Amino acid sequence: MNKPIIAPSILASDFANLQREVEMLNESEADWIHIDIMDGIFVPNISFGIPVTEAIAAHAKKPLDVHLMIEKPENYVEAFYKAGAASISVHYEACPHLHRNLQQIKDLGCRAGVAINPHTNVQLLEDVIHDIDIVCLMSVNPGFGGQKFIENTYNKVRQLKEIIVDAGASTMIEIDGGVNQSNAGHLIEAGADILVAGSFVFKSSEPKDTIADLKNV
Ligand SMILES: O=C(CO)[C@@H](O)[C@H](O)COP(=O)(O)O
Ligand SMILES: [Fe+2]
Repeated sequence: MNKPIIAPSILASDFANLQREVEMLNESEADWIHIDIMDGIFVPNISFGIPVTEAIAAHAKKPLDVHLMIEKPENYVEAFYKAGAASISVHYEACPHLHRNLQQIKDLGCRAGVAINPHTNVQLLEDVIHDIDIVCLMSVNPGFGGQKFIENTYNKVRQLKEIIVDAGASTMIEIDGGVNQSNAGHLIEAGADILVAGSFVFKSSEPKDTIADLKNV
């Protein structure tokens, strides 16, 4: 089984000690740092924005994987790139001109991602699969950390993997929400490449060990 890319979600970290949390991730086996941006409109919660992303980037030695849970992401993509994003994912459900959104992200030199909600069918991505570097399959309804993993995600990973292989594309599959030690192995078996984990990492007593366990699941 291939080792997954591990992207701990900073949303579950201790915001009063953000520098310390980022330094912990620098020393860990984490590959990327997942940054959840919520606007209170696309999702019923507000997280943080560009200045906090810049502050994280100032200390991070790992690429920032920015997940935009916002309406009109095209208005903010460049600002997040300038703040330090290495990859930027927009939501399918927020993008009537998805192909244009993906080109905008790629033109900046970032990896382009599309996140899809649990009810959104993976087949809707078929026509743009070659333009997508990362599909972020939401395994919870976006807006909050600490939710229960939705079991149907395994089917979606398998279906999406088939689409990617059939198209001869190199798109990576990212799983976001409720990831833990019990589902990580099954997700990788099903075809996942990237695992995002928030609460499971940051609420554990030894986050660095928890990250290593996920990496070597
Ligand atoms: O995008 C989201 C939620 O909307 C995720 O990135 C969560 O923040 C992951 O947290 P856990 O479910 O692992 O606690
Ligand atoms: Fe996320």
